Amino acid sequence: MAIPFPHFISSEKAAMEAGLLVPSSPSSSVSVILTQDDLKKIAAYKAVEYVESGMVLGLGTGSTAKHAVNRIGELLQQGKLTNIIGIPTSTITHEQALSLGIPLSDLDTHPVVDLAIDGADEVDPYLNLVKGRGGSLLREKMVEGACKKFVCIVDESKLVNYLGGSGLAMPVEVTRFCWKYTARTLQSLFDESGCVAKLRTFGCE
Ligand SMILES: O=C[C@H](O)[C@H](O)[C@H](O)COP(=O)(O)O
Repeated sequence: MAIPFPHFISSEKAAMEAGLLVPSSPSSSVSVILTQDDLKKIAAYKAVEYVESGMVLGLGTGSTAKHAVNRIGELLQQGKLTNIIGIPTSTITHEQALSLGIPLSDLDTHPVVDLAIDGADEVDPYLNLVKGRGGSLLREKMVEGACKKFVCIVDESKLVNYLGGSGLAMPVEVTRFCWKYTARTLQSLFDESGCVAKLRTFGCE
């Protein structure tokens, strides 16, 4: 089940927690322009508040999840979190987590994931998601499908009236075996709407 988080982006407190704003004296007025990446960072830091010591964590992939993984690493280094085990959803997140000293495992060893944190590409009004446009769809589905709780971090640019509403590519992960056949088959399902199946040749795995 997904629950939308209350809108907190205008909160000065959240910006301070993410290190984007320094406390000012009560008499001075605060004026700060936050970039989209700053907003992602604030949202990611908020998501990490759900993390508790001893948890097995699904570590997401993408420009938003990256901030959450950094924050988890930071809290571990500060000793504010202990005994965390991360299960990365891509090789790039694996590398990032390793560099931060986050102990890692996999679903074979830890089949139950307490909490997963990740971003999304689209969110409809019913909180259905498109994920995987960054190229790590299969691992995300496996890790996030195994979690007890999933915190999905999105900014307003991801909100759509219906899935596909962004008009951007709909990610479908296929096996290498006869991928051209699969591409043709997929495209034939949506020929009338003019969809074209294209092989993605870059991104996370
Ligand atoms: O495969 C990539 C993942 O599904 C990402 O979580 C998704 O693409 C969102 O990425 P970003 O936070 O960079 O917008």
